[in-house]
Amino acid sequence: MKIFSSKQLYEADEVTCNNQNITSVDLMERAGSYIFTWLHQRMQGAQVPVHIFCGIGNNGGDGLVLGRLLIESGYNVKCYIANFTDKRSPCFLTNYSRYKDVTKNWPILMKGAEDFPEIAPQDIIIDALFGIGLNRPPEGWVKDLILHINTQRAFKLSIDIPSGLSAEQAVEDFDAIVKSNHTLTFQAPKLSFFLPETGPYVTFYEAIDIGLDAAYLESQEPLAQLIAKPQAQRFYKQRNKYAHKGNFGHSLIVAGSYGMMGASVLATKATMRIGAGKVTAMVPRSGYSILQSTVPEAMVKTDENEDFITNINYDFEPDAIAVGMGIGNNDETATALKALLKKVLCPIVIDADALNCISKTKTLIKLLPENAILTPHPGELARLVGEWTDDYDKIKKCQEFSATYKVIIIIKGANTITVMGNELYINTTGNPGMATAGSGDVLSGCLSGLLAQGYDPLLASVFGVYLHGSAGNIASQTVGFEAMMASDIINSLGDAFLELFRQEEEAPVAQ
Ligand SMILES: NC(=O)C1=CN([C@@H]2O[C@H](COP(=O)(O)OP(=O)(O)OC[C@H]3O[C@@H](n4cnc5c(N)ncnc54)[C@H](OP(=O)(O)O)[C@@H]3O)[C@@H](O)[C@H]2O)[C@@H](O)CC1
Ligand SMILES: [K+]
Repeated sequence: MKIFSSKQLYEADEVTCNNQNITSVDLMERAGSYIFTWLHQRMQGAQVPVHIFCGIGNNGGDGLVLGRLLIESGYNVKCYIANFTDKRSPCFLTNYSRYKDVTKNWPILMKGAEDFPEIAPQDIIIDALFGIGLNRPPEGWVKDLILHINTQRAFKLSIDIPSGLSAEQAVEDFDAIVKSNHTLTFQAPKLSFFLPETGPYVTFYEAIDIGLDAAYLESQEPLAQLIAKPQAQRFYKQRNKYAHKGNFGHSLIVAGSYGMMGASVLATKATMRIGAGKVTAMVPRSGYSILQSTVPEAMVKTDENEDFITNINYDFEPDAIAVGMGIGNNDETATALKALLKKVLCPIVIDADALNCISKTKTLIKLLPENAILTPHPGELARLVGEWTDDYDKIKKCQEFSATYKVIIIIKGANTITVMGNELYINTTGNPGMATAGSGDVLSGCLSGLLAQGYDPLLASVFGVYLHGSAGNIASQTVGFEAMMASDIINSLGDAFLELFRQEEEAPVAQ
């Protein structure tokens, strides 16, 4: 699913009105009536007070449409307008007047904290204060109103976006954001819903298709693409009945050092489980028995050094390489890495200690092969691209790095983001149980296994991240979050493939 910028959504609004021969007020009526239907289906006429807080822009206009439709269906509605500027939008004004036509209980014009209403815990709050038109942090009594709403125990439903949250800009005042229970967002979710700093303000959301011009939306380069099951299904490459192991490639896993051999075991197993035809694990000598006994399916090639890798030499042409997991930071390992980067011909995943080596040495950065996949954790990422001020700055720095060195960066997190130049792919699978040692080694293995099978580097990144998260979700159903270990993710990779094509009912998206 595409994630659009606010600018694109405003343009879509205009194009839709022109092409469908409707006015903005008609489009607002459509948007408001979808929210009404959503609420009506759940409330079924219940006389629970619904408190609608409206701003004076079009988000407030949506709130007024909803209020009018609720009143017309006999609901108990109390509407408040936060009159924070005189610049009321035309659509707001039309709907303000339409609202007054259907009831004698006109909206209360709030001027300060003395107008804030009492709200019972069983009531419902609709948050229509600010939408995507927010252009500065709420201040003064408007901020106090948001704080007042946040102290209420009533269920809070935000229209389009929790008020105070920007669609795609850094937040300056996190207190001044409505902490809603659910958000009904128009057409497509906003970028801020998925980033670590702002995502927690959008616990559940549903995107409501309000029929914006499909051709326009199709023609647009999105801010980002959301990768969920329908997208992942399309990535899957069906296997040919007559295939043999040679068709699924040979991965080389260069990983492990004394005390860190588990990284190699996990990456090697994950590479096999995700479907590579053959895997060779290259480890220091002390890793030989460990690998042979834990992953009998893999071949093992040992370094002459007992404890760490000093020479990355192979006598076959691998289809994919993953390097770096647990290799440590010895100078000789860095030299071996440099030699590898100079000669590598196949797609490569660069992880962990290998990234630290690269961050330290400018000459190594220049050797990064085109389309190499880098999978840093936050500390490694900061060393690579520099410290960032906020999530958007982090993304920008990754985009610049990616464009300069023509590499793919995977920003790992609750919603892992794959960055390739300006393109962003936001993953939707995964859970906090996966924040555990070895989870990253498993991911690198997944990516190398997909590369070996012929998935191109971008596809392998986006699909691998999705499957890795999906396997984590499946594992969490039996072991929960706390007990999850990286091996559980590997063991669920098979189910992650099966899950791709399992039918299920659509549910609200939990972040
Ligand atoms: N195509 C679509 O997507 C559709 C969108 N629709 C709806 O429209 C919404 C966007 O509407 P919108 O542009 O009128 O902006 P919105 O957020 O209501 O308010 C902006 C007003 O607030 C003001 N203001 C801003 N920040 C402020 C602050 N901190 N403190 C105080 N004031 C502040 C700003 O004033 P100014 O900056 O000029 O002073 C301006 O007057 C969108 O979210 C969706 O709900 C649907 O109806 C149909 C289709
Ligand atoms: K809102």
